[in-house]
This record gives sequence, C-alpha cells and structure tokens, in this order.
Amino acid sequence: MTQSKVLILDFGGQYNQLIARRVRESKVYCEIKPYNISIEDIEEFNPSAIILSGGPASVYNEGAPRCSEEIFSGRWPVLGICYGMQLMVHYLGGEVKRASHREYGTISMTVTNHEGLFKDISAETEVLMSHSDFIPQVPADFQITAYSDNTPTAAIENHSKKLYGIQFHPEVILTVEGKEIINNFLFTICNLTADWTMDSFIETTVAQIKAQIGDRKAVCGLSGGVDSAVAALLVHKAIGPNLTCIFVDHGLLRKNEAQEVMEAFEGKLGLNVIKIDAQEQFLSKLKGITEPEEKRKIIGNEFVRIFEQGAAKYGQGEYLVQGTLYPDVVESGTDTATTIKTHHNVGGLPEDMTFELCEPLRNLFKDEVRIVGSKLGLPQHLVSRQPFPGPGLAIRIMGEITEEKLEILRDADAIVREEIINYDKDKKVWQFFAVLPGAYSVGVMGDDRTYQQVVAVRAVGSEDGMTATWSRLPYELLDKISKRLVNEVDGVNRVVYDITSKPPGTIEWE
Ligand SMILES: Nc1ncnc2c1ncn2[C@@H]1O[C@H](COP(=O)(O)OP(=O)(O)OP(=O)(O)O)[C@@H](O)[C@H]1O
Ligand SMILES: O=c1[nH]c(=O)c2[nH+]cn([C@@H]3O[C@H](COP(=O)(O)O)[C@@H](O)[C@H]3O)c2[nH]1
Ligand SMILES: NC(=O)CC[C@H](N)C(=O)O
Ligand SMILES: [Mg+2]
Repeated sequence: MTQSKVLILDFGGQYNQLIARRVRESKVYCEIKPYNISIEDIEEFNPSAIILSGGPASVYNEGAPRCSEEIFSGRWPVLGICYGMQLMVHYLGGEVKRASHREYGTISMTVTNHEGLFKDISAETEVLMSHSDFIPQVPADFQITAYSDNTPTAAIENHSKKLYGIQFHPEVILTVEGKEIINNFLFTICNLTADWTMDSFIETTVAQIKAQIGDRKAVCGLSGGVDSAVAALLVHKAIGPNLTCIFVDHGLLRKNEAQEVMEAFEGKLGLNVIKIDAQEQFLSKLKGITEPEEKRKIIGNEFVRIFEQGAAKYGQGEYLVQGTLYPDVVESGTDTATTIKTHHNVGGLPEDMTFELCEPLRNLFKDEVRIVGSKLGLPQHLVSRQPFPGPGLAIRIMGEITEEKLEILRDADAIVREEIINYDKDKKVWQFFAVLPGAYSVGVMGDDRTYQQVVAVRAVGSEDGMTATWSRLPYELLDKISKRLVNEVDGVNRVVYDITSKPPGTIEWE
C-alpha cells in the first residue's frame, strides 16, 4: 500500500510551517515545496492531495508567484488557502480584487454547505482572516460554501473536480474548528489514510539508510543534543558498528558540557563515541571575526574539517551523519524562504566537502524527533534536553570571541540555567541561557566605580523553535539571577532581561 502524501506549495505565507504541522498531527505525511515546482517533480513526489499556502502577494500584480496551471486540472484534489484560493480563482476565470477594507483578525463565518469541507462544522464558526483582496466573482462550476459580513466568498468549491478554496487560515488555533476542517479535506474529501506514525517513520528510515550506506562506513557528528543522538541511533540500527560518532569540543561549549556529554554517551546505547579536542583550531579561525554569518560559516567549515580528520583516523567514513531538522533547512533559506541565519550544518558546509550526507531527520520537526528518541530508548533527560546550537557560545557573544569573554559567559550561563531549572519544575520554559551583548556599563560596587560587561538573560517558550514567546519569569527569580550574576561572575556589573518574542526577534542573538 502506498503512503498517503500531501504536497504543500509555499507561496511565502507566515503560517506555512503550521500547515505542515497540522497535516502531520493528523498522521498524514506532507512536505513543503516552492510554489514553482515543475509538474514532473510533482509527478515524482506523487502526492495524494495538494495544499496551496497563503502569501503576501496579490494575484493580479505583475510578478506575483504562480504555480503550474495543470495543478487545477482535476488530477489532484486541491485546497487553496487565502492566496492559494485567489490564485485558483484567477486561473480558472473568476475575479480577484482589492477590497475596500483590509481584514485581519478573527471573525464569525457562516457555513452554507455542510457536506465535504464543512462536515460537522458549526453553522457559525470563528475563523482567522488575514487579507486585503477578495473574490467578487467565482469561476464557472464553483459554489460559495461560506461567507462573512466582510467576505462574500469565504469558501468555495468545485465538488466534482475536488477543488476547494478558503479565505481564512485553518492552520492557526485562532480558527476554532480549523483542525476539523483540515481533517475533512484529508479524510472526507481525499480519503487519505492516517498512516504517518513515528513507528512507520523508524521502519522506513532504517530501511532507507541501509539502502543508502550499505556496508560502507559513516561518521556521525554527535553533539549531545537530541537531534544528533536520534540520528546516530537510527543509523546505528541500520549499519551497526560501521558507524563512529565524533563529538567535537570546539571550545564554544557550556560549562562542564564536554565531560557531561562523554559521560552520557561513551560506551552507552551501543554507540561507538570518540571526542576530538579542537579548541585551538576553532578559536584561532574565529580570531577577529565579528560578523554573525561569517562566524557561522567558519564554524560549519571547521566542523567538516574535523570530521574528515576523524574519518581518516577512525574508519574512512564515506558518509557524514548529521542531526539536521526541517527548521534548520527552512531557516537557512530555500527558493522561497529568505535566509534568516545560516545553520552551520546546512548552509555552512564547505563546497569541497567529500562526504555524502546522511540526514535521516531532515524532514522532521523537533517534537517529532523527541518521540522517535523515546521509541528508540534514548533516556528521558536526553530526549527532553533543551536545544543548544552547533556554533555554541560563539553566537551568544556579540563581536569578537575571546577566551576571557567565553569564561564570563560560561559562568553566567551556568547560573542562569541552574536558577531556571530549580524554578521551572514542570518544564514550561523551552530554552534559556545567557548572552554577552558586547555592551559595557558603568556601575558602583563597594563604593568604587566599575566599567564592566552587561549580561542578557534569555528565556523563551516554544513548540518547535520556529516561533517563540519570551517567558514571563517571576520578578523574584529574575532578581535572584541578577544578584548572583553580579556577585559571582567577575567582569559583570549589569543584567538585562530580553523581552522580545520570535518573530520579530529570533531566539539566539546572532
Ligand atoms: N559539538 C559537536 N560535535 C559534533 N557534531 C556536532 C556538534 N554540534 C553540532 N553538531 C552536529 O550539527 C548538527 C546540528 O546541531 P544542532 O544543535 O541543530 O542539533 P543537536 O545538537 O543534535 O540537537 P539540539 O538542537 O537539540 O541541540 C548536530 O545534529 C550534529 O550532527
Ligand atoms: O544547531 C543549530 N545550529 C545553528 O546554527 C543554530 N542557530 C540557532 N539554533 C537553534 O535553533 C532554534 C531557533 O533559533 P533562532 O530563533 O535563533 O533561529 C533555537 O533553539 C536555537 O538555539 C541553531 N541550532
Ligand atoms: N494571507 C494571504 O494569503 C493574503 C493574500 C492576498 N495578498 C490578500 O491580501 O488577500
Ligand atoms: Mg545542538
């Protein structure tokens, strides 16, 4: 039986990741591809259904993103969301125009047809609208199935060709029955099977790795984080002792981290793990470098050079296994998404690298990886370990990296983490750490003037790192952290708390 697969075409909407998450939560596999994917590539992907995302453009403008018109021929069931619906209307002979009022926020929508997309949906249902264009004229053979005060065509369909369009965003939780509407598309309309489970992922992935690597050898970059640990376990399941894991101490790790990682992994879980000390190599390459993207690229480069040395010494690995996740790929920039930051393991790889990559988690979100980790027997404290970026403290020190700044940051970070771990017993805070913004301030300590570094405390809540909200930590906790930082860390005389969410900020400062 072939697996149900949904293709999501990306027109640049803010919530595209959420569309994919919702579909996968319903246990249907999906991938996001750029809007201009060719029909041949679509045929190769062989989707059971296609979803068109929203996007900032207007279809009637020159240069607006367009997909192949063949998508609307009836060969595949299609759900167009916002821009996606407007494009469908534009292609099939309807009309799209700028509305006199922009509509952004939740509204009450009236459903007029309760078959198909709106099966068992309330007659009046709350949905999120985010648009300034509307559809005064639907194409021939289309019916309007929902409307609101402001939007006469909130949903349309051509039932016989299985073409559906909705103006609202079903993927956000603000659309109260959004999940049910997506499920109606997947299961009532497209008859898909809910066959995407982490058990099936493990089974098919291990088989794919066996086919890819065969009896050749591989090295895995093991960081101690959940992603690379899970990648290593999957590859180990497939090729056994032909896998060597390399943990690199690049001098940018947190306090005691190298020791803790080796204690957790050396001789455990059946993995063969070695540590390579490369502090000097990294720090000398980073000397004098202040630009964040430059730092990231240098680090990505050095990682690979170390893996090559390790492979030569310990097993001539032809493959490099990395714990790359879907968000790493998307945030590093794709055809449709701009580069926010080059993740060292994606855009930061050197061009002359000879390894072939094996990245079994490349299409997964973090929470999916954690489920896979639990199923593979990874201990719970490693499954729930908070993310730590591969470039380490280098991207938490603004400006040039020096031994002195690293030492200050390690001590500060250890205090921030200790205090928040003690307070946050039920693990509501997703990630927390200290940052050295590179600012100096004047203070008074013991009646003397000081001129020292500022430490910023960062703590956020998140599901998958794609969006994040700054954590509302209690004042008492912030007060305790501030006092400890200034009293216990030499060279620090001021503490600030970062109250920026993502977007518009990012979690890390660089
Ligand atoms: N110190 C390191 N030594 C070896 N490989 C590393 C190191 N740091 C990062 N990597 C490699 O880069 C990949 C990406 O790093 P990233 O931090 O995203 O993942 P992770 O460390 O496995 O998990 P987490 O995101 O939870 O920290 C890792 O999966 C791993 O393959
Ligand atoms: O392995 C990594 N290599 C990187 O280059 C990198 N940059 C950010 N991060 C982690 O990703 C999540 C989102 O971070 P940002 O909001 O800063 O983009 C957060 O959890 C960050 O810690 C990285 N992880
Ligand atoms: N969110 C969207 O997809 C917006 C689509 C289109 N640009 C509009 O404003 O109507
Ligand atoms: Mg990490």
